[in-house]
Amino acid sequence: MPLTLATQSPGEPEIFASLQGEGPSAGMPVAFLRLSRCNLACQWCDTAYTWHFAGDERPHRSGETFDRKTNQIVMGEEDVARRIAALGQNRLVITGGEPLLQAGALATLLEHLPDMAVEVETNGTVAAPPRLDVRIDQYNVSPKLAHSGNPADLALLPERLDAYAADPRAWFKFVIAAPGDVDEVLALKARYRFRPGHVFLMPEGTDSATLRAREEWLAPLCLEHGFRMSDRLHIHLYGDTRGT
Ligand SMILES: C[S@@+](CC[C@H](N)C(=O)[O-])C[C@H]1O[C@@H](n2cnc3c(N)ncnc32)[C@H](O)[C@@H]1O
Ligand SMILES: Nc1nc2[nH]cc(C(=O)O)c2c(=O)[nH]1
Ligand code: SF4
Ligand SMILES: [Mg+2]
Repeated sequence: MPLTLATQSPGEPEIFASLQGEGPSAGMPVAFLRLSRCNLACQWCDTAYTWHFAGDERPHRSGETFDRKTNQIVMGEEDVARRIAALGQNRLVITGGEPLLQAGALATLLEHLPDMAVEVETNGTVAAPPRLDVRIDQYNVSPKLAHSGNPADLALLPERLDAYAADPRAWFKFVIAAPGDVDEVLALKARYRFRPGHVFLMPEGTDSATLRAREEWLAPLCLEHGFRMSDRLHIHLYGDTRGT
């Protein structure tokens, strides 16, 4: 079963080397693999081109729709593995879209890869089957709050969040756009047994000025409530650009 990937330009799969810009391994040099498709529809999603295709009725704030043909590419697992290996990194971040929607093909891909540490960026609504899960070193789980525009019954699945909270490989990364969003995280913290030190708050934003302005009020809230803060290093370095 092949993989469906996002594209950095027409015909060019989104497989690239960069610094991990977010979360617990921010600053690490890594290989990135970005897959196509998502089961949610965040109105501020910075990679809507992976899932918001023409004819797709799910709402997106930008109103922009992307072409299904030029914005995704189908490749065999061995070809994808060769491209990743050619980047010469010892750590892989698998993201999307929602990468765990292609769990079967991802498990096959990892069988073809050299020994690499593997991180998965996920919205926390999908479980990795055991064949894939055994190969994952780190889950960066980003459950979606009300301001994402997703219905809570689709975005926050108690059984999944309980399982990720219990997993020492999982870190939580909540996107925050306004100070009131932190109240929602506090309610989730009271409901789920997140591990101490495993919860990050990260400002919503796709430009440096927005991130900086939001970090001014986010930093004191992190101090007050004992959350870690994540910046978005890649935005400061490269802007909101595909393949970075
Ligand atoms: C594009 S998502 C892909 C992985 C998965 N679908 C998820 O949401 O975690 C990668 C990360 O970017 C975050 N993200 C997406 N758009 C953002 C934005 N406008 N500002 C800040 N973070 C954003 C997500 O919350 C997630 O942590
Ligand atoms: N440099 C860089 N770091 C990232 N960390 C998580 C990303 C993602 O889109 O999942 C991301 C990304 O797109 N670029
Ligand atoms: S879950 Fe992730 S990829 Fe899907 S719409 Fe939200 S931010 Fe984008
Ligand atoms: Mg990103």
